[in-house]
Amino acid sequence: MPLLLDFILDHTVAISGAIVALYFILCALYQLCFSPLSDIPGPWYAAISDLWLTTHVLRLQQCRIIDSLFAKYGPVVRVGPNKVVFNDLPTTRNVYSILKFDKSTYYKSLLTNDNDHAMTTLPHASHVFRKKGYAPHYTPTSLAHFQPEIHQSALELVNILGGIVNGGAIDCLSFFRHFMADVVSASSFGYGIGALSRWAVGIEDPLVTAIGDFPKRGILRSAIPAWAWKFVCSIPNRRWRRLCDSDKIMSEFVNARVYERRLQMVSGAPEQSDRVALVQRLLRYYAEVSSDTASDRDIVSEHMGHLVGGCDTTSTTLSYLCWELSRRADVAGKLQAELDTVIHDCKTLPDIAILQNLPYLGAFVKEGLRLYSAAPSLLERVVPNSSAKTAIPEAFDLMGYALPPGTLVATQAWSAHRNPSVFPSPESFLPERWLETGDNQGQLEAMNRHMMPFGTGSRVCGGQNLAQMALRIAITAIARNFDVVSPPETTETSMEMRDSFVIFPASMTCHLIFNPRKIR
Ligand code: HEM
Repeated sequence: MPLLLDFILDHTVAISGAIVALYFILCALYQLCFSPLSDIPGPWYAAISDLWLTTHVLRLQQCRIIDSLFAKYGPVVRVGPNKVVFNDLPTTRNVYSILKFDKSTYYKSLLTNDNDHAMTTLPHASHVFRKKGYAPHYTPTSLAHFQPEIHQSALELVNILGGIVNGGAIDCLSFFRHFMADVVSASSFGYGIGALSRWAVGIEDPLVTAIGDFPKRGILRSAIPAWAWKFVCSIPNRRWRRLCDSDKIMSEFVNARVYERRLQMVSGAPEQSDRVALVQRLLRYYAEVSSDTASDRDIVSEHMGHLVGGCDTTSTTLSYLCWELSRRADVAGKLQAELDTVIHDCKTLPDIAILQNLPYLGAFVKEGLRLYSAAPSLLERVVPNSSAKTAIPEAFDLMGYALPPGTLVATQAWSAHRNPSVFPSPESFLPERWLETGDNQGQLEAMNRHMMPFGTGSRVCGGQNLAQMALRIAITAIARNFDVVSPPETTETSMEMRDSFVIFPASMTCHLIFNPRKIR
């Protein structure tokens, strides 16, 4: 006995190491051979640990790697000990639209003001309450009242681009983010914030910087332990502090707008009955359902969610669309020819009803949303516990595999939009694929069924009508008035997509030159 004790004491490190190694081997064996998910195809190293997928998340290449797994293993792949991804239309409908699984905790990295908003509310039931508050604002009829402000901002784009001397290149990502900050703020608070005008004279807009910084802050925040966050934020570097404070900068801005509108309401200032800004709608909604002023916090977070969800997504899409105009003279020519038939003077933009009926403009924007979906990543959901109410059995049958409650399941637009049997030459930008030819009805229906740039089902993008409107109006204003050219620094390599829930170019910039067209 003393001998055994001596041996243990002499080899403590080695024995501890062996125990830890044995533990990991047993865990790996369990995941590979005995877990309820062990029959699902996929790389063995993904099945035993989340580490492998995390490395691809960090390399900002998750969408591509998941897509390559579908090509290798088929439409259902196990990508983690507890995570299964699928690429199948009926299953997508089942999970997101029919059974409406709750979101996973991944979304908590997008909390604003340390509080939930519609996008981060995980359970389906509480989400319904939030959605009821904001959804009426984004109907086409309600948004039509904000068209004058969107036109004004689009014409400002034209003015600013027209005033750039010597054909200098601008960074479209930043330029369009400022445009979208004006658009979203007009619809949210009733007026634009002059972000584009400030951009034009080189003044940094702290709100727009904060909107751009917020997703990066979210990633950092989820990677750094809560106790260390305060310390990390106190690093004395101005730019760094701005990034850490992006949540605070946005919340102070929105708080002031909410306070301002509340004052107007209590002072009895007359309200317009048809042109209702989102802030007014939310104040009314929360006042009806709760007398608690704590609901102001929910209103502020909701607005912040829309600024974050709406600005970068739409500006990235606009940037990629302009890049396509710069390298595809054939596409630019067709679009300009169509726009020239409805725009006769560079200072007036047609009503959205006219733009919605232009086939080539529609095809161009749709192809952009397909190939350059701004949020094409896995939309994670959780298999719920069985319940008589949701009629979900003990295990969820995913294409023949029984998944226990708690399993994470997800699909991604990246793959749905690149299915070669639905979208021939999926990596090519071909607006023509969306044009009606008289005998392609079946093909168009199949393509439409596979499109999910705005997500799908009960958690589909709340602002998709606003995004569609802003995209059409901005592209019309630009393509009608400018020929877009790429400077040498903007290349296939610099524009290669990277993803971290949303996409962005590898160089994090999109420099383009806008040369005025020789028409009035
Ligand atoms: C091209 C532009 C846009 C794209 C590609 C896009 C994409 C998406 C996607 C994929 C989702 C679903 C996320 C999920 O299921 O987990 C989503 C949700 C959402 N988006 Fe967008 N979005 C865009 C523009 C906008 C705009 C302009 C706004 C508002 C100003 C907005 C507000 C929202 C909101 C509030 C949600 C959460 C919906 C809910 O759960 O109720 N988005 N978006």
